[in-house]
Amino acid sequence: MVELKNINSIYHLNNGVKIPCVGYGTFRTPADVAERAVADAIDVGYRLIDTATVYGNEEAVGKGIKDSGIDRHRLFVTTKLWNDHRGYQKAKEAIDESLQRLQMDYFDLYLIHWPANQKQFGEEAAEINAQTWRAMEEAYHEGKIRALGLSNFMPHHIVELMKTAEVAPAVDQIEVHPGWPHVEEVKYLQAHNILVEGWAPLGGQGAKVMTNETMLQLAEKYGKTAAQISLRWLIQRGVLPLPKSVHKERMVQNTQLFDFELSDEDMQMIDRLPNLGGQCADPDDVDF
Ligand SMILES: NC(=O)C1=CN([C@@H]2O[C@H](COP(=O)(O)OP(=O)(O)OC[C@H]3O[C@@H](n4cnc5c(N)ncnc54)[C@H](OP(=O)(O)O)[C@@H]3O)[C@@H](O)[C@H]2O)C=CC1
Ligand SMILES: O=C1CO[C@H](CO)[C@@H](O)[C@@H]1O
Repeated sequence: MVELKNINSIYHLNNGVKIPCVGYGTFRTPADVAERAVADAIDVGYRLIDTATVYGNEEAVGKGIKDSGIDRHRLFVTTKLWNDHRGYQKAKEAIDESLQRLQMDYFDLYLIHWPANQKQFGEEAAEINAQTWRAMEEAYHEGKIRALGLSNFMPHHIVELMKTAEVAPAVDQIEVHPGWPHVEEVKYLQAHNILVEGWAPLGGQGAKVMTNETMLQLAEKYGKTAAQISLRWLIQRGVLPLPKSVHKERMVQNTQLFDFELSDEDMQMIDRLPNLGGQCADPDDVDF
């Protein structure tokens, strides 16, 4: 068990690359806000920044990183390949285009945002994911990406990918928050030495996590906010949370997670919460 003291305590990915244990999310942060928000996030201490091509803010995120004045090598930057760039050739283009938009010459982590699925692609789904991965492996060997990963891949997608992959995925970013624990998937990923990143760790925009009665009671008990209880629950499960906020005081609040510990009983009480706004029921059923 790694001892975590603050948001920049590190995990080692399965290829040895170091990653901070809490990151900063940028979904729904519009481009005209993202530059300032990312600079603020870095100012309050975040070093892991999570964006994606589909968020439409890569360029602004890149500018915010430059504005922060922090050396690029002290940051951990993640972006993701969107669904319209699956396949070998398009994936190669997507990587270079994202590098340009973010104004950098490498990513610390690059993810396939969603698996090509059977519903949309039938028999070809696995081959499409394999070809996308092959392009990412080339970029990895060329030094454009320090670690390769997945997002919204369930164990069966990973089993399929591993039939052809030469580089094992280091990360899988999936939805994890109270009321959406993804128990079996987290167990599988951790058993296979794939770090789990939790998206929507506060339940996402407008979710019920932060107003849930049990969460509020626990907040009161520990002298914390429901947001902090939620993030701490992920951390104690070995899941790396990626909270998003455009408000500096909330950015700070979402880092103050290391001066308390949830008891086993309270962890289990959160484990048992009913669905509090889970968004991704089945990645094989989405058609975007
Ligand atoms: N791989 C994938 O498919 C996905 C990845 N992600 C990644 O995960 C990140 C986090 O997920 P996201 O959907 O943004 O949701 P989060 O669970 O991080 O919740 C964000 C919402 O909570 C609010 N908030 C943040 N901090 C607090 C606080 N301390 N108290 C009260 N409210 C708070 C924010 O509002 P405000 O900004 O106004 O403070 C925003 O409305 C994303 O930003 C993205 O990087 C997200 C979805 C899917
Ligand atoms: O990261 C995410 C948020 O935005 C996307 C679409 O708008 C989602 O599909 C995705 O999971």
